[in-house]
Amino acid sequence: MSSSATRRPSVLVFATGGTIGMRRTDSGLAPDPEFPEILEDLVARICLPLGVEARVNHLSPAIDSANADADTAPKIARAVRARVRTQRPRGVVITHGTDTLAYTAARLAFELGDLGVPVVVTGSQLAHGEEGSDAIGNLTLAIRAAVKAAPGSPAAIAFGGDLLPAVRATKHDSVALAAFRAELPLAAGAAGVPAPPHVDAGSAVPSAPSRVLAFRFVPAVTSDDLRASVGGRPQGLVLECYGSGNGPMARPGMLGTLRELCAAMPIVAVTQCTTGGVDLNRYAVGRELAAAGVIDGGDMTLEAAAGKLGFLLDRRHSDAELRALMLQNLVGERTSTPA
Ligand SMILES: NC(=O)C[C@H](N)C(=O)O
Repeated sequence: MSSSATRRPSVLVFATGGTIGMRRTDSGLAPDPEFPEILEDLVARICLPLGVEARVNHLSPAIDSANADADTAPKIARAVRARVRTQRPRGVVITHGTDTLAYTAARLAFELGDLGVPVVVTGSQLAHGEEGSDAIGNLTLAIRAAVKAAPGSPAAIAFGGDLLPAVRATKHDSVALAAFRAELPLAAGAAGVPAPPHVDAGSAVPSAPSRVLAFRFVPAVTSDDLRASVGGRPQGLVLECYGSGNGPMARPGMLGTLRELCAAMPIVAVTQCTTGGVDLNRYAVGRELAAAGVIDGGDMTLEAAAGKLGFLLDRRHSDAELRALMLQNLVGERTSTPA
């Protein structure tokens, strides 16, 4: 019998930082240098009654997730994929700070959508050593979910007693232990993550990951503000629109600025509302946005739209492919819009 047939199932826990691994210092909460041993011990105790083995790996250095950048989620995805290839775990748990957890989890849902191993992201509101900490409860929920989920299950967030679809979740409470919420369930009929496009071996490989920014319409906004928001030359923009996809299109220069920006980068509209979504066909101002080239983000969260756009940009899909894929439901992140 091969050794893999006799080996006990295992879970890979990949720690990236966040409050879960911090402790109080004179300068505030900061990464606890003893956390690697503490986590090893915690994970072993959670895994023992489940009959699974554990492997704990760490992102170096551990970060406060407020310091996550455009490469944080892709880097986690690369590290997890490499370890899954060699360790062949039954499930993967990623511990992460809560500040940008929903962004990373949404991006990972696309990056690791074809992994074939369940991925569950967790963290905590209180540090592991604090009284009443949610660290052990969240970690336990995440490990159980990762080893019990079916192999092709969509990426999830385990937090505050709930398991949430990663592409639908947002952090909605900065204090409560139930910090995350998913307003909508996974959209049915997900097509799956498409194969990466063929890219000519000779063509230049971008040296840095794509940066996707967000711009939120508020009543005082001018077209100059919108233009200034892309002054740092991001590769994509998510436009946080009013209601069902409206913006101040009567503002001097707004239509022209949007046209110009849409010619330079993909711009995706999402709603500022907590739930519902964008329908650029509904209002005249929405149609003007669409005519300028803005892509209808449907009912995607900001986090899912940004993660999906960054993922597709980094894979270097053509403009037309990217637009079509943004309108499609790949991993349950949106209700599809006919192109
Ligand atoms: N609760 C937390 O994890 C917040 C922390 N600032 C982080 O995101 O890393």
